[in-house]
Amino acid sequence: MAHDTSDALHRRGLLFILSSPSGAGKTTISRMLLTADDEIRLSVSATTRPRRPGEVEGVDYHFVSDEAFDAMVEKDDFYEWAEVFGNRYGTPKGYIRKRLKEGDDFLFDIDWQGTQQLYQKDQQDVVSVFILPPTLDELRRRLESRATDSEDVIDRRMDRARGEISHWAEYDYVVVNDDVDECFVKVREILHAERMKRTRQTGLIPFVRGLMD
Ligand SMILES: Nc1nc2c(ncn2[C@@H]2O[C@H](COP(=O)(O)OP(=O)(O)O)[C@@H](O)[C@H]2O)c(=O)[nH]1
Ligand SMILES: Nc1ncnc2c1ncn2[C@@H]1O[C@H](COP(=O)(O)OP(=O)(O)O)[C@@H](O)[C@H]1O
Repeated sequence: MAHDTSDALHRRGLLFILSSPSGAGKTTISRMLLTADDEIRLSVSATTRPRRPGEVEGVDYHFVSDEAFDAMVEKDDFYEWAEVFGNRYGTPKGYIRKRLKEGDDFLFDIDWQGTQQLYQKDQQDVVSVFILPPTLDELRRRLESRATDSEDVIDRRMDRARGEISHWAEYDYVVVNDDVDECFVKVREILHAERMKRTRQTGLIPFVRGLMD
């Protein structure tokens, strides 16, 4: 892990949230970030939504039945959960808390409801980024080009887009995803800068003490 290398000080891990209206590109940006940066790992959510072609169990989501989701809620297995488009999505507690202390960062592809819940639980470690589409016409075009949803579902996602966009001001950062490579660079810069925040660098006090001795 890079935070163990000699030139990096120990730091707290981040809960790095990417949200956007459906189709604006958060899955694309998430995958680019996970490929480019080996200090961050995806928090894999559980969902009752059916698997899309190309999605892999345990990698993109844990695909579970309604009954299994109910059981997880009952056992208090979720950090947070929410209903989106008639399906339920939740962040399993799993090993996240422990790994954060050790300095691992987690990427969350969750909606505004989940973001609010994570802020309530762990304000100092959360960094949130909202991704906007350049226009609503382009948003529809992207949903259609993804070719994973019926026209009906796309209409419903477009109906919800305005509601989701209305939460933009609850986020720390807002990035417009016009050119995907430019958007990715901006998101990566946010992550890099947030890692350097003084309060997150728990190794600073012994380091500075050592400098002064
Ligand atoms: N609160 C919450 N939202 C989630 C979670 N996992 C996914 N979501 C959100 O659920 C919404 C629908 O996700 P999905 O069905 O994969 O469609 P997408 O919008 O095309 O990514 C998106 O806004 C996701 O960010 C989770 O664990 N908790
Ligand atoms: N900047 C962009 N320009 C053009 N197409 C894009 C851009 N970003 C993402 N896409 C495409 O738009 C579609 C929706 O993106 P996706 O990442 O699945 O969105 P989300 O996860 O927000 O629902 C995908 O087919 C993706 O390849």
